[in-house]
Amino acid sequence: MRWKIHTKDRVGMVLDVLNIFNIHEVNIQAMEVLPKEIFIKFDTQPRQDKLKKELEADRDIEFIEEITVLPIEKKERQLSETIEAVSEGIMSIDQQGRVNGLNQAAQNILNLSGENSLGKHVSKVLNKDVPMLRTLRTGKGYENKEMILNINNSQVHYITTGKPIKDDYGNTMGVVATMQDMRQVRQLVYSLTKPNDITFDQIVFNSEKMTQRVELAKLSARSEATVLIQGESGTGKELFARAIHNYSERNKQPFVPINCAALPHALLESELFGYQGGAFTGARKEGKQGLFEFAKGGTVFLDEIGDMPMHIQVKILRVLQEKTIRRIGSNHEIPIDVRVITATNKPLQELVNNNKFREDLYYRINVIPINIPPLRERAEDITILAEYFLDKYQTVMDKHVGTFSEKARQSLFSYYWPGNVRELENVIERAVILTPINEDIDVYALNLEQKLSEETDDGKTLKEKTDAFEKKLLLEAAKKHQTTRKIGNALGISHTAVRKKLKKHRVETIVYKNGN
Ligand SMILES: Nc1ncnc2c1ncn2[C@@H]1O[C@H](COP(=O)(O)OP(=O)(O)OP(=O)(O)O)[C@@H](O)[C@H]1O
Repeated sequence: MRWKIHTKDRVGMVLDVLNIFNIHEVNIQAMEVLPKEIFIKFDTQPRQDKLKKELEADRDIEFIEEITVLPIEKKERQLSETIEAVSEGIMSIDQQGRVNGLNQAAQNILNLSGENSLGKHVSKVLNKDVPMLRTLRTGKGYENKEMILNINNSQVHYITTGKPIKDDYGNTMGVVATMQDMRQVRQLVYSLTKPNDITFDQIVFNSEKMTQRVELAKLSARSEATVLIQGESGTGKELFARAIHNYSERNKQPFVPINCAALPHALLESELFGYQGGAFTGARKEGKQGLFEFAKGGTVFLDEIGDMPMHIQVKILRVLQEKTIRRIGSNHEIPIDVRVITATNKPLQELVNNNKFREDLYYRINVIPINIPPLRERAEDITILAEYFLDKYQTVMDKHVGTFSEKARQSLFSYYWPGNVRELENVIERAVILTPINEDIDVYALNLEQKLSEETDDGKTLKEKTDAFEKKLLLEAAKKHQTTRKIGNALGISHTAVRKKLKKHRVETIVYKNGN
């Protein structure tokens, strides 16, 4: 039973009310006092009317009202509902280290039930090394600590921040900690840093060669087989890998790319497989989850796999064969559920022949090979890609330019494109910047002839370099001379040889447009 007693505001009022309750031997459960209002929660009485009458007989008591909750109870309920509504886990302990609060999110993150935890010492519920206990001793809070604990036979991984609860004298009366599941944190970081909505619609092409590759990639997305995407730098390997992931049944789970060439070997290993606490000097005490574990249910994209050191190749083979990993420094096998897509711009078969890449791994990753041809071998894609990027950068820059001038189009065709689609994209982006509003893109804005003479692509074979040089000479001669015969004379070859070479480099239009 709860009453709100409206009184006059005088000294000793509360004592008088308590005396009357005392005379009637009523057990008071809770009491709150505000100016002119006393709120009392007490055990229900058989002779309540008598008690009420006696209180009302006091001339300083104005009237008594029955209520359903005390103001403090209302606040408490609002607070606990708020605590239950937030997505972060919240746990609190009292001065003795006993758990006195644990919301549903914390129970989920920690794999615990409130019933089995409340009232117990936190060292028994979690671990004796939890930072909450340090805060209880020192009165100092902590921020964003990564924790990996074994609770009820399963591993929990979360980030936690804790603060001491202090009384008016600065004594620590307890600690409250918030926690976030590590997987959610990573997914958040991941979704913020990399949009993962690449679909096959964003792969632009016109050529038969690319049509075949895209069809094969779509088929591969429907299976779980390992895909090996090979192609020169900038041909769109990562684009393909992302599109395959998004077309597959794993598309609601993470796509985790890792560039095997960009990380130092020691770091690559721990990034991929994680490590057990104390595995090496500098390792975090709690250990660390690797990307294979993090990608659970999703796809790991091993880019530049040709640069992967041999000792890690062995471990990747195990992942593919046994679908388990071992963290560095641990003997414990952790089952993993990921699909692996790999890519390289190195000739893997050659690396195998030279004992630089494991043969068994090569066959294991090469279940579905997708070879993306360089842009110069699919000239039919140049126009559609150039127009696609032209649209893209006009939108990005909010600037309207016209179309490509005829000469600009020709130079797009005749260029060698050592940097493939990435280079084409950069060239068009720069051209949109350089071209005045509403004017057509001219050959000067593309600046490709200049690029051709500056090109020092050392990764190219002799044949590729010779071809590029031949094409350059051919184009220079074609600019000066209008007929295949005159070009032939200038270059010291027959006019039929000129025709063949123009065809080979797909630049016939330059000469034939002039009426030859
Ligand atoms: N067919 C295509 N359609 C649209 N954009 C493309 C296409 N191919 C490549 N691109 C774009 O070109 C750029 C390079 O592509 P991507 O990074 O996928 O190439 P890569 O082969 O993985 O390169 P690297 O080997 O250097 O990592 C990206 O901006 C990508 O969006």
